[in-house]
Amino acid sequence: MSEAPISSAAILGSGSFGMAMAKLLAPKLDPILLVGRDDATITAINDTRRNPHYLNGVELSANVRATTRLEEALHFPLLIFAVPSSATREMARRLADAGLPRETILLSCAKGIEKNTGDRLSEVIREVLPDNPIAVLSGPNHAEEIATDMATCAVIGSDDHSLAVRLQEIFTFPHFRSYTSDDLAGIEYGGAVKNIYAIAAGIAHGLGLGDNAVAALVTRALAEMTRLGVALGGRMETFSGLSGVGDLIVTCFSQHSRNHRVGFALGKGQTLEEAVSSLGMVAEGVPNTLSIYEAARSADVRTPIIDAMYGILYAGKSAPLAMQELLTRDPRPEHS
Ligand SMILES: NC(=O)C1=CN([C@@H]2O[C@H](COP(=O)(O)OP(=O)(O)OC[C@H]3O[C@@H](n4cnc5c(N)ncnc54)[C@H](O)[C@@H]3O)[C@@H](O)[C@H]2O)C=CC1
Ligand SMILES: O=C(CO)COP(=O)(O)O
Repeated sequence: MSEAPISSAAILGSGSFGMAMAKLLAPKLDPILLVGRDDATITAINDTRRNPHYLNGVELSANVRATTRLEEALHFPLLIFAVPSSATREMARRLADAGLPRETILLSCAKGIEKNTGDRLSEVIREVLPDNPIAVLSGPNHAEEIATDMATCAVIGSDDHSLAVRLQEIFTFPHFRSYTSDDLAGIEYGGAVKNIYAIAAGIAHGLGLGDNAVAALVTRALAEMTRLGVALGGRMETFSGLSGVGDLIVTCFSQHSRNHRVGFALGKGQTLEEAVSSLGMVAEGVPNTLSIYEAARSADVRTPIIDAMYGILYAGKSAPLAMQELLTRDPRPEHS
């Protein structure tokens, strides 16, 4: 792999996280290309430096240019995937068809696993673009806070340590600290599974269950996430890191979490369709509940919280009943 300095980047996806990445990286990378799919939005970003639909209060600097033409991204050394998980394979295929150079670095930031295959997103990208260097970025990273220069940390995972270190150098700012890891499975499963627990916490808040109940739920969610994630190939310590408990905490308690907002609306009695359509943004926990429920069954792992969420989202179970059933399961030791 070429060790040339990474001085510019293209960001695929001009929604909340794409905007946040453009804002974060603009002081260090020049130029930055923001690739979206809606002509009117792209024109508005170039004319006003703002996205009328996502993080509208955030002004991008002059070195960020937006386009709908994915081919323009082929000339950049680093491509940052900031589209929903459901769009990752399509995006990788379009890049492959367009002749993406094999040395282009691909950084996956979406949090989910692929719906029909159960594959992690770095695996999806690797399958379509087998020769490109690949890394993932995850952690407690709400776009709204990153885009307004509020402090946080992230973990950058890659099988190639030198690539992780090169990306760490880029993702280092006074308000943004990054760590490296080689546990892609742990990072990606943590990022996907926490979305489901954020919906669960939102439901608990919406039902008015109280702070004790939500803390208990999130604690048991961490145990479940670790048990499942290890069975699927992640390392235990990763789930107590930024992409595990770090992201779990922020999405279960932050006002910014879209998954939490969907759960809160469900707890208040809205249907899933109402909750998702009033959100108007991606809530990965909705498709993730289906795909991770299936992955847990294939791996034969006990996942009572994910099962409860599957019941609410996909099997017509009422939220109060599912929460009651969680509490009244057979007694067991805390650690087993
Ligand atoms: N918003 C956040 O705070 C964070 C989001 N993420 C992850 O980043 C990913 C993207 O999330 P957001 O930007 O927040 O979502 P969003 O709903 O704000 O924006 C999604 C963007 O992707 C575009 N898009 C959707 N389907 C597409 C397709 N098939 N092809 C091309 N573009 C498509 C949409 O037009 C929109 O611009 C998700 O996996 C999310 O979990 C990760 C960290 C934080
Ligand atoms: O992953 C996130 C923050 O780290 C974003 O979570 P939501 O998709 O629930 O908003």
